[in-house]
Amino acid sequence: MPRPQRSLEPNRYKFKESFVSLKYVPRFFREIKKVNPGLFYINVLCRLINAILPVLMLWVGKLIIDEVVLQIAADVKDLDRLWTLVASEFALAVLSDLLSRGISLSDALLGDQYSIDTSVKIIRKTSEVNLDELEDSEFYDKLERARQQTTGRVGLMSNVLTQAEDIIVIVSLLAGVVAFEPWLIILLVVSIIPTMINEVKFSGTSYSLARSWTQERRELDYLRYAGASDVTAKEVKLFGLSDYLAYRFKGLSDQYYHQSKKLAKQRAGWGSFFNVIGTSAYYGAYVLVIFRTVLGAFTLGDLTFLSGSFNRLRQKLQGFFTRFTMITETALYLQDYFEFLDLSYHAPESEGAKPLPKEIKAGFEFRNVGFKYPKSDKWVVRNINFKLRAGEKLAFVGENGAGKTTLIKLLLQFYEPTEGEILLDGVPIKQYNRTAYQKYFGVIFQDFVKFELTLRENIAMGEITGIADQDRIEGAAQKSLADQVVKDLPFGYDQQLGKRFKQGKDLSGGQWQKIAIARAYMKDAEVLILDEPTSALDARAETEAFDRFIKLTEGKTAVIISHRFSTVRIADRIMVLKDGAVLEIGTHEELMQNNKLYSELFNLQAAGYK
Ligand SMILES: Nc1ncnc2c1ncn2[C@@H]1O[C@H](COP(=O)(O)OP(=O)(O)OP(=O)(O)O)[C@@H](O)[C@H]1O
Repeated sequence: MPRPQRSLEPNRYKFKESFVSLKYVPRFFREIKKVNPGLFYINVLCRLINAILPVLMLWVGKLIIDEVVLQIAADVKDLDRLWTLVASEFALAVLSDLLSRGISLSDALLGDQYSIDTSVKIIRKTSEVNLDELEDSEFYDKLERARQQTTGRVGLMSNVLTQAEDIIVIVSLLAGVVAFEPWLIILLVVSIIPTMINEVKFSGTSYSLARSWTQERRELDYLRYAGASDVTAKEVKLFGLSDYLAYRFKGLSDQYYHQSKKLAKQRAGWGSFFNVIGTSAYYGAYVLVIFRTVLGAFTLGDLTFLSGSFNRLRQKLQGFFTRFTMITETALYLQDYFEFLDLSYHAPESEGAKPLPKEIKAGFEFRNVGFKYPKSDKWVVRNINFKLRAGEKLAFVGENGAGKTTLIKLLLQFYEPTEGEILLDGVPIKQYNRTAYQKYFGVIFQDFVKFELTLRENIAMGEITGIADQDRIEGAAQKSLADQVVKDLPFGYDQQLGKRFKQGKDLSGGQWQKIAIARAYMKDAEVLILDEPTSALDARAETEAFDRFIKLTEGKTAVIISHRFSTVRIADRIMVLKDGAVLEIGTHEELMQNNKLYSELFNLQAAGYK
């Protein structure tokens, strides 16, 4: 199938829109100040002092030259004043150097602290997001835009502060120039207008290009990961996929490169042209000042002061406009970041949210539940009616895609049913506070996360508040048989897992599963859900794990999903799903007598084991 064509021209962000994004700058500074107020004020103070140094240094330079000329002409040389002036210029130069270093240092430190702060905020915000939004590609684009440009945002701080500093420099230099020769201002304006036009012309284009490519950049990241990561390495090597993935990556990157190149060439071309105009204006001013000096209107010192000031002014003004474009462009990313933080994802908690029952009395009931995933027209499950009684162990079986995991997601309120309702002790579950409700459950998903952290952390993830409680962690490990894994590891519970980090140790699929099951035991949950938790265990370990599970969770409500019928049969009741509907429900014996899908599949598997 041909891949969809991408639009070649990004939407242009207009200069005016760039201005609008500046409204986030004050909030940005409030956040930076909050991160480290002392350092922030030191930075601002250093910049203020640094801003008046250029004009002072130029002025002292002028006085030195005038003094030298005076002393050349004098019969009796008195060099005291000259040395004082040279010493002052030296002191100013040292001060300027020290201040610049102080500014760079505090910029870097503040930047580091601020990027830690933003990363933490992004992680926290992501955790608030509902599962359906997490599975939405638009959400990922927003997240991507918020996450990227962290360094850009830090650069923004330095740029804005430098901008403020430069305004002071410009005003002070302007005052000096106007005092001598007001006409020079006209030439200055002429020299600076071309730069301004250039910046306005290209403002926002790089951002619009980057923005319109957010999704493709995610694709590029993914291709880079798929082509070069330990997780995919086995299959990439075995199937010889590396060339294909590199080809996909290169094809997409080349398109981006061509668009950026076009933009960069236009920018450079126009930039050079406008610069020539600006340089001509500067030399016009220079000629004017030389002319007036030769005629005796200005001293030699005035000449150096004026040409130095004029040159500095031009550089500073050019820098001002270029930086302004940079600021507005980065501020657009800032807008993405703040918009992401301001997203309100939590569905409003229902008013007067009912308190959860201390213990489950009747149990859960699915009443005529039907569900379609967001942005999909397909009914994944429909007309689902069943009860999960308090203290009961209920097993779900059914072919791949029958809807077993989806029912669990609905039970956990990750999604709301499209039709029908789910009740707990007769009350619709959406009337309970969702966060409190979800705390009721201990769940191990079939695609549970293998955190590349220590073994202790991996178990404690089931109830992270218990991370310091060694007895509890060991108890959970014993129950899930993970203690057998621990005893073979050199660092025991402190063993780093996974291959990514130093001294990390990767585990087999079954060993990881034992650790994941320990997570469920960490939490003294009212309801336990095991979604194919033993698929990687060997037959003996699986039987043992399930026998233990049934014994250790006596009186607790549990749902078990498994494709192994030897496991399923120990449940109190079994529900068979087919094509999103309940085909049969009952005890093992009842279903065997029923002579439908369950007995057929059970006999099929049993025959395989004979
Ligand atoms: N996030 C999703 N968005 C859209 N469709 C989904 C999503 N997750 C699952 N589906 C679809 O819902 C159907 C049921 O999936 P579900 O994961 O509930 O099946 P299952 O019975 O648990 O399968 P398995 O035994 O393979 O784990 C499948 O057709 C699947 O493609």
